[in-house]
Amino acid sequence: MGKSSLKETSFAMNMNSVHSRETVCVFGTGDFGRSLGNKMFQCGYSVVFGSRNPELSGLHPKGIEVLSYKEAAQRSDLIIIAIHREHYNFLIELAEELQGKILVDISNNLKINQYPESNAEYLAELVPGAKIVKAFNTISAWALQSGTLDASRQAFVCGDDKESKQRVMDIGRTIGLTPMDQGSLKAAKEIENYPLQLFPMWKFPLYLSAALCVFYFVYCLLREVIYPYIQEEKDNTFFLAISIPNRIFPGLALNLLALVYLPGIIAAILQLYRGTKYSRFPNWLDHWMLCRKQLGLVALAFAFLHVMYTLVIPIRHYVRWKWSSRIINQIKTNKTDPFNTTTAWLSDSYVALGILGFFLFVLLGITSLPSVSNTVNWREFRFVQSKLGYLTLILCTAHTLVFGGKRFLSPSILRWYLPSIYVLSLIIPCTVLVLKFILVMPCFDRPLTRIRQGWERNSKVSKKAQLGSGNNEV
Ligand SMILES: Cc1cc2nc3c(=O)[nH]c(=O)nc-3n(C[C@H](O)[C@H](O)[C@H](O)COP(=O)(O)OP(=O)(O)OC[C@H]3O[C@@H](n4cnc5c(N)ncnc54)[C@H](O)[C@@H]3O)c2cc1C
Ligand SMILES: NC(=O)C1=CN([C@@H]2O[C@H](COP(=O)(O)OP(=O)(O)OC[C@H]3O[C@@H](n4cnc5c(N)ncnc54)[C@H](OP(=O)(O)O)[C@@H]3O)[C@@H](O)[C@H]2O)C=CC1
Ligand code: HEM
Ligand SMILES: [Fe+3]
Repeated sequence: MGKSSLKETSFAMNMNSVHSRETVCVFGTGDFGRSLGNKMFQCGYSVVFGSRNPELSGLHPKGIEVLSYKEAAQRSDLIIIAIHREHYNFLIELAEELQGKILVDISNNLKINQYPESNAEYLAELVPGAKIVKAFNTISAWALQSGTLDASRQAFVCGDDKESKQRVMDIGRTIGLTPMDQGSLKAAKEIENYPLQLFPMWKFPLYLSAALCVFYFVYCLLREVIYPYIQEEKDNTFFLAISIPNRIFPGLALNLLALVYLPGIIAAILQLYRGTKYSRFPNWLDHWMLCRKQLGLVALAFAFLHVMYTLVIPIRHYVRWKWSSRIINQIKTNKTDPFNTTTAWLSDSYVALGILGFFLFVLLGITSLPSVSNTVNWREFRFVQSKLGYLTLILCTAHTLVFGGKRFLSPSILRWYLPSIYVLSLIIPCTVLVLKFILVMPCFDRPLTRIRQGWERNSKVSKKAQLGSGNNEV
């Protein structure tokens, strides 16, 4: 056996021997108590269960004892309470045995904010002499048992006593979790609400996309199907299959991409206006900032759909029929359309811009994968996400502008005074790019950079510093 692996085994033996000396007590032989207790046992801890009916509970590996709650409490100074909050009352009678011990509250509730205080704070009231740590409630018993911890490896931990928190985090690490210290016991409420939320950061992006989809669909239906049906007695209902989706998806991709960068602009304008970076953003802006990643990923998904719908354009019956009837027409009228280099240039460049924009878009998506974003430092991440992100927005906006070309301005594209949908798709991206262009001007960029480095227009500190340095710029 090689030298290094010899070292590894002795380290593991060491670790296990350290843990095998440490006894952990688990109250409750239910789903979670058993899965967590067995997992700790496998990782070298000696585990003792407390139960209402020690003699009845089977299903434990050899070497694990099941005692009454009172006896089990005396066997360890760290007790994991794998019991529903509704059944905590009996712990009051054990206050003496639990005095000074670490009690780990792992409970969840059925509803968000079900009780006025968190279960952990409730436990601290019931057993005031114990040190309470909140942990492991975001882990599922099944995942612990089956070892499929991938989704929920993160274990949020909080508590008022540092040392107790550390010991609980060590247990978390040993059983393969990634403990994240969330601070004092005050954080317990948020930690308990966490497993009850459903994709909290995805709500806004998904609701917004759904609303935009409906708007785009109705708008295109009006312009592309109903208008020709009424005005020209044409039946374009087949547009519903590809043409209309290939107006909706690119339009959403472009709009959502622009909405990823708009909050950063609003943040910058707010910081300039307030002359400080230290005042909190309004909640709606904070929440918008925090779900930009999800917005960006939804935008990328729509861009993918657009690219796929675009790839099938040449094989569509309608397109092939259009092309062939145009050729037949030219033969009949004995007139061929002269090759137009400008048109060739325009059509190739808008497609090329789309490809380049899409390439960077995918790059943004790749860098947001945790396994990738963990390998780059903050500056590199910002460079890709912010700098390349803006370049993506510029390319995709240019792609759409060139695609639209001169048709923009001609009144002929209006149908019931409604312009083509791509004109609407350009409003937010162009606004964002114009505002960004203004903000990068030195007259704005310089003060903004100073503000972001901590300078404040009305702070006494910076005034004193200025007076000290004789600089009277206020
Ligand atoms: C496909 C795709 C994937 C994406 N993945 C991610 C991702 O994984 N992670 C991610 O964060 N974004 C992601 N995004 C969103 C976007 O790329 C980043 O948020 C990017 O950093 C935004 O850059 P910005 O210049 O608009 O703003 P930022 O550079 O973020 O902010 C501009 C300025 O605003 C201020 N500011 C920013 N946030 C705050 C705040 N919360 N409180 C106070 N001040 C603040 C700072 O002073 C900052 O300098 C993704 C976008 C796409 C399209
Ligand atoms: N199941 C899971 O995946 C997860 C559960 N949790 C939390 O872990 C805790 C335990 O959950 P779980 O194991 O699923 O629940 P179970 O109902 O399966 O087990 C709870 C255990 O509590 C003990 N208990 C003590 N007093 C009572 C009482 N008066 N009535 C009923 N049971 C009592 C019982 O053990 P005994 O009979 O030995 O006394 C019982 O087996 C809960 O707070 C839950 O929110 C957190 C994350 C995930
Ligand atoms: C491989 C990349 C891409 C290719 C080949 C491509 C190609 C095309 C083509 C051929 C059209 C015209 C479709 C038609 O005639 O109906 C088009 C339109 C459009 N594209 Fe792309 N595109 C790409 C990427 C993107 C991306 C990444 C975005 C935005 C984020 C985008 C946004 C748009 C928009 C808004 C339109 C106008 C749709 C309309 O309203 O008609 N494209 N693209
Ligand atoms: Fe249960």
